[in-house]
Amino acid sequence: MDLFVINRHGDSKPEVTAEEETAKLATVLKRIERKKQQRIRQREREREKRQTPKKNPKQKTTVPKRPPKTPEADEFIEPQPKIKRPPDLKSFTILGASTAAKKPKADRVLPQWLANPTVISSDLQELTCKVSKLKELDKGLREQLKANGVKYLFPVQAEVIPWVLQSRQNADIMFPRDVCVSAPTGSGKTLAFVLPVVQTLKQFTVRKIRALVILPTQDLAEQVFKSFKLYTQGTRIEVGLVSGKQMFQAEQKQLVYFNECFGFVSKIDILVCTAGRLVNHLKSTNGFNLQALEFLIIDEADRVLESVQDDWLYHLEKHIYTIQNRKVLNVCTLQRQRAPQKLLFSATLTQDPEKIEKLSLFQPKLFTSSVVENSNESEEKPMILTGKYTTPKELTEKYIVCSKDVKPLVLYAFLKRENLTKTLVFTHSVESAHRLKILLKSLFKKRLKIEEISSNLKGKSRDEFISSFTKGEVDLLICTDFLARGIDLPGVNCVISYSAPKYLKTYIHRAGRTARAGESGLAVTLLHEEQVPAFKTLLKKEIEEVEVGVEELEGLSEKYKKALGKLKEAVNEEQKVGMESVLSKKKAFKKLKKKVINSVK
Ligand SMILES: Nc1ncnc2c1ncn2[C@@H]1O[C@H](COP(=O)(O)OP(=O)(O)OP(=O)(O)O)[C@@H](O)[C@H]1O
Repeated sequence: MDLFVINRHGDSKPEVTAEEETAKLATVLKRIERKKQQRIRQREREREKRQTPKKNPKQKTTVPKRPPKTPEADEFIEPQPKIKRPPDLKSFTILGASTAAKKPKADRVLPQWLANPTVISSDLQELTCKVSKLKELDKGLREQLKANGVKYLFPVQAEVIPWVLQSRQNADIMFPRDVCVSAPTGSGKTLAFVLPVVQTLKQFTVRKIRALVILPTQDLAEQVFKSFKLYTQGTRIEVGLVSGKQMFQAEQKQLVYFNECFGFVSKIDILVCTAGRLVNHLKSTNGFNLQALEFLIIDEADRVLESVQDDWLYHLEKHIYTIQNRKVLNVCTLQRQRAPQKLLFSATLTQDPEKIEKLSLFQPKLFTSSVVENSNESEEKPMILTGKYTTPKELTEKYIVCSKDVKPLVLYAFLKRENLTKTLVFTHSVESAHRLKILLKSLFKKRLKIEEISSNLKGKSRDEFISSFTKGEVDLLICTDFLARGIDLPGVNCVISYSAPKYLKTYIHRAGRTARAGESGLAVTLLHEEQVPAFKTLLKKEIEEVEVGVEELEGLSEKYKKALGKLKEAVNEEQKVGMESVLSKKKAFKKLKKKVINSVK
């Protein structure tokens, strides 16, 4: 019976006396007062800081040392009145008593599949897997690869393609395991899923959507769609794209048609889409059916999983697992219940089991190139731990420290000195990209062709700018982070982060637009003095600092002043034009309203 006794505070002796209660209350009040004083002092310090004039950045500043702890500072830390426990109750939790004892820190235990990955080499210089020797791939695909100039497979392809194909061999009896792949930017992840999917779907004769590929943006969806198109040439496999670039009705026509005999029939086998557009079709396209899905591929998986766009995962799951025929033990019913094999890809794949849990992966298999070896010498075999993300080996990383007011000038001086072309410059906002373009254009005059590209730009002009940048007709493309992920622009020489990246993932993806497919590339980040420590902590490694000296900037001050003047004029002009167009639209609307009212009368 003792086991079921709840020991309540107060049940057995030590009763809290009125004095103890008041003492406790006094401590709490003192603590609140102390916090208040701390906040006031902090605010005063910040105000003082703001009021003191800025020092020359070159001048060394001495950081004031923290004053040693005075008894005054400690005066509020009073010992709490402890409730005495009778010796026989020590092992019991007394409700209401202070639980001051610290809990021991729990070790992070990864699930088996995360702790035992297959390690992929990130070396793209010494390739060993010849396409002609990869017997798991069928002849048609091997020939297609050769025709596209691919002689050797990259490490991620050499590991993942045979594994996925093998996992499909007994797919009718055993569910194939799901796959997660984390490999650096530009290491060839796209072909690692395109080839096994195409080869597997070749065996099916009835047309149904059997592979669904989800991507975070329109441009990426189009890129992957083109890859599938290339490798399905000469087969009966049809690929579709729904990303919002086309009108909704046009997309619907591309997906299904109605047949008197069979009802709704799918027109495609593989569907490449963005999450938002997928949900629209799940809700509104008659006959859109994903119940024969064999593959669910999520590229840039961490980004797609972060996106809560229309709650895509909920709608997709609901659609896949809805059983129209409710007769249990019917073969059709059982078959419909089968989950598709999920393939997740990213250069920054989340290793947070909680996030991945959302996808209910089935016995997942992890392929990763970001590993750290446990250098504990006492252990016989070094343990391999999945580490943070890796950058391509061919990438050179540097940073420049400059003050805010001369940042565009420093960028100009650096670009001029290094004679850089085919360079991407990342800014944090559309306005910032626009202003930087105007400034650089008036600084460089006609020596460099500079364009800006942002999500504000509509599809066609965006494609045009991207294509002329790829051809080398545009030297400098100023952009926002919408271009940071996944886009494959061949031959980018340099990536400049004009605005410092806030997150490591942002940095990795921006920098990953260069040094792709084994080519070399340079990533430069412009930082203000106070951003340097945080940036170094973010990268967790030392990178080289490049100097742009004062003497380089001095001769440019007049030019810079003129460029700033031109920028002001241009911005004012744009604002005027914008206002005028808003006013004229308002006028037109008023006129229309009057007309409608009159016609009703
Ligand atoms: N085996 C190969 N041999 C030569 N080039 C290849 C090979 N595989 C892929 N490539 C090329 O490498 C480039 C990068 O490939 P891909 O876009 O698949 O990289 P990724 O790993 O998906 O990059 P990101 O993480 O940035 O999306 C592409 O231009 C592609 O054509």
